[in-house]
Amino acid sequence: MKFDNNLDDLEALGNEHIGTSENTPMRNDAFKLSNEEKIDIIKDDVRHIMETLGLDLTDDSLSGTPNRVAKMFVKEIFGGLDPKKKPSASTFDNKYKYGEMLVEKNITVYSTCEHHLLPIVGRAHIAYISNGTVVGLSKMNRIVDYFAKRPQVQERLTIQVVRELQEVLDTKDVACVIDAKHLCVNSRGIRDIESSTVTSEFGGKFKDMATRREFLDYIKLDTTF
Ligand SMILES: Nc1nc2c(ncn2[C@@H]2O[C@H](COP(=O)(O)OP(=O)(O)OP(=O)(O)O)[C@@H](O)[C@H]2O)c(=O)[nH]1
Ligand SMILES: [Zn+2]
Repeated sequence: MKFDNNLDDLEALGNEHIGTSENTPMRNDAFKLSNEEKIDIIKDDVRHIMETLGLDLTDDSLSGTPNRVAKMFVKEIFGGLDPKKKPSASTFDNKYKYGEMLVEKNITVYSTCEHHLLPIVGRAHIAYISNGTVVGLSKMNRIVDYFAKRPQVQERLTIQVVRELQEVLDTKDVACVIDAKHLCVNSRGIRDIESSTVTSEFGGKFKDMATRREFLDYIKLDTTF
């Protein structure tokens, strides 16, 4: 795909459409406004978009949409931008000395493509090898959900999940594979309903082919979602 080599394009997307950092690009003043203030402003923006499209917002089916969308953006689908929502991951000592790989597979992913603000729907699979600490199983699903609830590219989502678990578990031996459909590819644009995107991040021992193979054998990528 060709890009005009123009600064605006590069800043907006990063080279090759991949975010330029593993951190979500945030403004310095991102948390100056309260959630309620953000909802109030976004509500007017959504109303403006709808009116510009020619919709009559006095219709009782449409009149609540600006507020509904604003609440959904701030509290639900982009709620993971707020670091206060980061799940606290309960960890335990690995008293039972379980030394093999633990895999949490088929974690449902609902995210939003940051280029089109359309849904990304799929599955994440996570594995780690304990270094003396274990994490509550549900916390892995919660960590995926927290980072998914942001405007995302799938590559960054995959990396953010691995980095967070590496920190929580105090080990590099963490891996994540995500297989997801992007509605911006499936329902518009090229409109390829069948294609999905697989991304992976393999840390520490998962860089070893045998360890990686064991993980991939456990998850046997299931493409039915
Ligand atoms: N690398 C990456 N690209 C993504 C992701 N989600 C969406 N995209 C792509 O971002 C690109 C945006 O490209 P543009 O050419 O600026 O947008 P567009 O004109 O709407 O492109 P088309 O989708 O091809 O119609 C598209 O190729 C999307 O498929 C993602 O998670 N990772
Ligand atoms: Zn998109």
